[in-house]
Amino acid sequence: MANEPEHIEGRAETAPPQHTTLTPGGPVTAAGGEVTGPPAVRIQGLWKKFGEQTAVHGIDLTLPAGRFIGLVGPNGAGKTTTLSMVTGLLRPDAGKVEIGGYDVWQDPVSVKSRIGVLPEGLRLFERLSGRELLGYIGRLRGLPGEEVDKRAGQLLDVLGLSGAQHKLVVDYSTGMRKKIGLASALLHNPEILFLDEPFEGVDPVSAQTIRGVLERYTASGATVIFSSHVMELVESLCDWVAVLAAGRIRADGPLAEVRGAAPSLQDAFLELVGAQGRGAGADLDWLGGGRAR
Ligand SMILES: Nc1ncnc2c1ncn2[C@@H]1O[C@H](COP(=O)(O)OP(=O)(O)OP(=O)(O)O)[C@@H](O)[C@H]1O
Repeated sequence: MANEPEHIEGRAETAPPQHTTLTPGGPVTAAGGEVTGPPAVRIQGLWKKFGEQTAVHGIDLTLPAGRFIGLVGPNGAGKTTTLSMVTGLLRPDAGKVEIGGYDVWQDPVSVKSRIGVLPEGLRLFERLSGRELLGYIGRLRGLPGEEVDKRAGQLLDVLGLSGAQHKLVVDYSTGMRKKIGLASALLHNPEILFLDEPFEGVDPVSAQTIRGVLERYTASGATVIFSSHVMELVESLCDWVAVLAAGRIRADGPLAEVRGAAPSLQDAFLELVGAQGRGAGADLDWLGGGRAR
């Protein structure tokens, strides 16, 4: 078990990190294409309790820059709680998170200008149209109006939302909300994109579109960190994986390393979270609507 949490100190004066080599628009890429500089995310001793329940148990985790990273775990594993703390949406009980070398709680402006976030339960400005939402968010991010309009138009087009751009967000479907949320998170061209279950409620055609956008984004050296339960998806998209169960990291590293000798990530995952051999429904001897009652 990890050590007991030490309490977070009060917010210190903003100080530039000592070792950052990230540049606006993405991490530094060396001649060989290798991404240099600080990791995308460094988490040390992260804890979160809700009442008596510990949701996140002293996590230590380093996620490299320039990768497509999957954070996987069963329901209630602590993925959303972890992502919320990492992106500055939820204050941890203890621990430290750095993004690109900047402390999330001591230097939130530097961090937030470098990241894009698609949070769980996406709260959007419902009474704006999709187009207005992007216009508003782009200007909040400090982009010039013309640039915002150009990028908004392109994102709406690529994500298949052009036809619904003047519709109020409150009238968007679940999948359309994910897509407009993704467009909002990408608009300022962040270095690191955090996505909580980006493919949940998204149809296969839209999922393919989102994949294409994310693959293009990471090809430039940017980092995607997303949570998912869908192992096939993680296996086909990610080159780095972290497995979380009961608030603890069970494995992390390059996909091939985490998968090990298992035939698939799904098998490796079931073994890591201790779910193998659990008889699905073995105790439900009453269940079987097709049989005589
Ligand atoms: N605001 C809250 N108040 C109380 N308990 C919470 C709160 N948020 C999360 N929890 C608890 O913390 C644990 C981790 O939840 P979390 O939402 O982080 O898991 P998750 O891995 O994202 O799950 P899922 O895959 O089902 O979305 C769960 O047991 C959950 O009930």
